[in-house]
Amino acid sequence: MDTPYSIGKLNLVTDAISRNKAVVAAGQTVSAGEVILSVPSLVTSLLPKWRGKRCDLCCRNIPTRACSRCKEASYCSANCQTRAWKAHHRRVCPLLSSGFHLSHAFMSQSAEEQANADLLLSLWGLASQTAEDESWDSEEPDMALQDLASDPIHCFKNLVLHPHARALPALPRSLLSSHPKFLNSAWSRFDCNNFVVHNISSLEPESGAYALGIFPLASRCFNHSCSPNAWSAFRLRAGQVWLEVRALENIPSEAEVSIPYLDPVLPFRERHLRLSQIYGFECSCKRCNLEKQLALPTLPPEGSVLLEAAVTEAVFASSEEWEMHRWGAEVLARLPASIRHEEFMKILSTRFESQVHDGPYAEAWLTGRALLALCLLMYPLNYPITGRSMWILL
Ligand SMILES: C[S@@+](CC[C@H](N)C(=O)[O-])C[C@H]1O[C@@H](n2cnc3c(N)ncnc32)[C@H](O)[C@@H]1O
Repeated sequence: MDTPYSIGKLNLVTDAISRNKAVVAAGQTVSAGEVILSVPSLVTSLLPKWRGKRCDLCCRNIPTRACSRCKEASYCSANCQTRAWKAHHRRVCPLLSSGFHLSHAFMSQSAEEQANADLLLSLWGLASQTAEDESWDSEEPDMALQDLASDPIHCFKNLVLHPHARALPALPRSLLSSHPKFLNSAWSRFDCNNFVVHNISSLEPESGAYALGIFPLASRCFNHSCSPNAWSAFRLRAGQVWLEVRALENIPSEAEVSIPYLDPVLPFRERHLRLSQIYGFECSCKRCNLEKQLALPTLPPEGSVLLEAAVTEAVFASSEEWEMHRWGAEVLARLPASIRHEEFMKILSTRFESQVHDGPYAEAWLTGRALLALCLLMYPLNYPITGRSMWILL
């Protein structure tokens, strides 16, 4: 195998289907729980509902003060404000001061597009020395992993482009006319490469989301799998958002390290649709190949007690077998298709939360066991969300 470049235990190797993939270096192994890569964000942008509630630079959820000029960005400390000013805000502040956030074009966008527009603005602020550079016109030639790691802007330029051009989000007019090359070039990498920054205190990752972030090296390295052997988490430390990729299981030498780009509990067809629309590829992981042979999941019926019993029985009564084949036709095919419907986990977790707080407590135990069984069945081994439901149950 061609393994020319490495960072720690990671190598980037050429792949015919996905351009490059991260693999564990030859002769090395990664242990379950080990941090494989830890990188600070190049830039982040708070989701609109968090503006003014978290610091615009370090993203901590503590009291903030608004920038006295634009009154839009807000920071938890003079230190964060100064760092943000030097990094990008001094260029973005005049655009925000002229009322961009109050413009009809901005206000009429979805919350996600607003966050994308803010992220693109900050990236422009950060990269503006090179924003006019003709090099934003074309892709960077492939670079060594060490060079990608030491130069995040070049690493960003080296990311894969979205297969279908999408209209830019609303941006200040003066910027659209002065830096069209930069904006179009940067935007074409957004969907395939940006991360939703969230915490895992919620069973549903989306509801713990508070920002969007660009972590070019992590984007450049990790491919998707619906049965991944690693996952990404976000830490707020040293005044920055960090992305950590951790091993979910022991990963042998030369094996590919993959992360899930979306919630692994989504049904097969939903995953395929999103992966092809957002990232432009067909997933051919082991789990997809098995699940595409199964019947379409139907909406769980009211009550769903029989489904709960079936999933609990399948997971806890045959522990050795399901561990080996949990995504195999052997286990999934003999369970009702509704357990693979994304509503089923939502129904169970809502009911569990309510029973844990208000009773009946004996039923909370049964619902909790079914929820844990479903998490064990549908999520990758050691996935943190499974740990959370186990923790509540114990
Ligand atoms: C965040 S990048 C991953 C790094 C990418 N392989 C590279 O060389 O830059 C996401 C893109 O990688 C490719 N990709 C990621 N996972 C894949 C997979 N399981 N199968 C095929 N292509 C994949 C797709 O083109 C996707 O839009």
